[in-house]
Amino acid sequence: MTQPIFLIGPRGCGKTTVGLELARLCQSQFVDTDHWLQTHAGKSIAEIVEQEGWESFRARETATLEAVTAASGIIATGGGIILSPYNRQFMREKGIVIYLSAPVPVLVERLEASPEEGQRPTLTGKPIGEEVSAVLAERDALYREAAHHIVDASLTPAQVVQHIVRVLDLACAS
Ligand SMILES: Nc1ncnc2c1ncn2[C@@H]1O[C@H](COP(=O)(O)OP(=O)(O)OP(=O)(O)O)[C@@H](O)[C@H]1O
Ligand SMILES: O=C(O)C1=C[C@@H](O)[C@@H](O)[C@H](O)C1
Ligand SMILES: [Mg+2]
Repeated sequence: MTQPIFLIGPRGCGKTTVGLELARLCQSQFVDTDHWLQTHAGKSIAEIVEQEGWESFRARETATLEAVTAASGIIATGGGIILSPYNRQFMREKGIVIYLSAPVPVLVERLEASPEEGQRPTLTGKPIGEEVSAVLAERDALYREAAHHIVDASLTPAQVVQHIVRVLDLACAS
């Protein structure tokens, strides 16, 4: 692997889960922008948003993306990283961008089972089903614009990893 692989997609599509598994399989570095950002800020995303607002979180997110992007490795991003045109272009130029795409009911089921409110404060104030649907409708085109490849993320994590290995022709043990 000679370029970083950026995993993008909505909350619950499995960027962190699949990224960890892919990195383990390919013996690569793994970094998660949400986790890195929270560790370096010393507070959760919910606390950042409450104290500083979404704009400040988005600025921190771009700085994180720049800081974690190295010559190679797997980078799991936050669900809203594609909102910034700068971030979209940065990822496309620096590496390979994969959109983990899943339908709304799949995302809602996963997020209801594991809400992680500290990392996922509400984006709209709406109930989860309405929020996921509204946010995906707004962002799907941006995920597609940023992506070099789109992978079906409604499969099991192991299957999603295998699809990525095949699509990118990665030389990893299966
Ligand atoms: N392919 C999958 N099949 C079943 N469950 C999954 C799959 N991928 C992830 N999950 C589960 O869904 C939940 C959310 O996954 P994960 O945290 O990896 O999503 P994410 O895309 O990183 O979300 P965020 O944008 O909030 O960081 C977790 O509980 C995880 O175990
Ligand atoms: O979809 C989003 O806008 C977000 C997704 C999470 O990964 C976090 O990056 C944060 O909660 C924002
Ligand atoms: Mg994640």
